[in-house]
Amino acid sequence: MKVLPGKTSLNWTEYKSYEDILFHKSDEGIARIAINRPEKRNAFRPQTVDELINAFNIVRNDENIGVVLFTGAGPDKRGIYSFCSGGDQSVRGENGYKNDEGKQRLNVLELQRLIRSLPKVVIALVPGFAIGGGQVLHLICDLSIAAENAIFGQTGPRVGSFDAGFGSSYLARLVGQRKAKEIWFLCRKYNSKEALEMGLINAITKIEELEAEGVIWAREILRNSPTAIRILKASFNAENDGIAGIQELSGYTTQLFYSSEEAQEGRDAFLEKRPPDFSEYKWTP
Ligand SMILES: CC(C)(COP(=O)(O)OP(=O)(O)OC[C@H]1O[C@@H](n2cnc3c(N)ncnc32)[C@H](O)[C@@H]1OP(=O)(O)O)[C@@H](O)C(=O)NCCC(=O)NCCSC(=O)CCC(=O)c1ccccc1C(=O)O
Repeated sequence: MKVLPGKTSLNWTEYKSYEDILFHKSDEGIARIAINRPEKRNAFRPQTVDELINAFNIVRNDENIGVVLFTGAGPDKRGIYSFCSGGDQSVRGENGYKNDEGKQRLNVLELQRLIRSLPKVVIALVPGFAIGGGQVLHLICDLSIAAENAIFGQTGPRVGSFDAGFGSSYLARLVGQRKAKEIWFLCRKYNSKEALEMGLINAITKIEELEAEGVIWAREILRNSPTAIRILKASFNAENDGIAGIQELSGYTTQLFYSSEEAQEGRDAFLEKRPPDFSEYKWTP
C-alpha cells in the first residue's frame, strides 16, 4: 500500500494490520506508521490513538528498529495531503472523544508520552495539514521534515480546546514564548517556510521526495551508536520533563551499569550470601 507519493529504495512489509493506521517495517531498521483517514484530514478518534499506541509499543519492543517515520497517508479524493488535523470533532462528547462503546477518552496524551519516551528516533514526515492536536503530535516527534505544501497551525481556542502540556510549553521551548502565544492566541496557519524559520521543523522537501528524504535521515541516524542516540534523546527530554525526564535518563545509566562486572559483583555476592568485594574497582576521576 502506498502511503506517500514518490519512490524510496526501501522494501516495506506490513508489520500489523489496523483499521485507522498503516504500519510497515523494512529490513533496514526503519518502521513507518501512518494515520490513514485522509477524507478526515487524518483526524484521530480514540480507536486511531489506541492503534497508534499499539504500533509504537511494538516498535519499542523490536530491537531491530531504530527509527520510525511517522506520517499521514494520502491524498484524499480531492488530492489533498494531511499529517493530522487533531481530534475528530465528530465524535467529541462533553468530556472527551467517544469510542465505539460511547465511552469518552482523552488518550492522545498517553500517545504523546509514549513517543517522547520511545528509546528510538521518531521523524515526522508532514505531507500537508498538521493542525490542532496533529500539530502537537508532529511537535512531539524528535525531528520533522515537511513537504513544501505543508500547513501548520492551532485551532484549539476556536473549537473549544487547548493543549496546556507539551502543546504549549514545549512549543514555546522550540519557537519562543512570543511565537508560541501568537500560534495559540491567533489560530493562524503557517506554511513550511515559516515553520522552518521559527524552528518548528528541520527541513523542507518536495512532496514526492518526502519519504525518500526521511529514509536518508533515518539511514544516517542508524549508522550511529544506538545507546548514544537513546541516551541523548533522554537527555534532551530530561531538561523539559522534570523528575520524570531525569528518571528516564537515569534509568538508562542504571541499565548500562548493570552490564558492568562491578554491578554484577553486587548481585553475585547477594546470591552467594557473601559480602561484596568491590576492591578491584577504582574511584575513577
Ligand atoms: C485541516 C483543515 C484546515 C483542512 O481544511 P480543508 O482542506 O478546507 O478541509 P475541510 O473541508 O475542512 O475538511 C475535509 C473533511 O475533513 C473533515 N475534518 C477535517 N478535520 C477534522 C477534524 N479535526 N475532525 C473531524 N473532521 C474533520 C471535515 O469535516 C471535512 O469533512 P466533510 O465530510 O468533507 O465535510 C480543516 O479541516 C480544519 O480546520 N480541521 C479542523 C481542525 C481542528 O479544529 N482540529 C481539532 C483541534 S482540537 C484537538 O485536536 C484536540 C487535541 C487533543 O486531543 C487534546 C489535547 C490536549 C489535551 C487533551 C486532548 C484531547 O485528547 O482532546
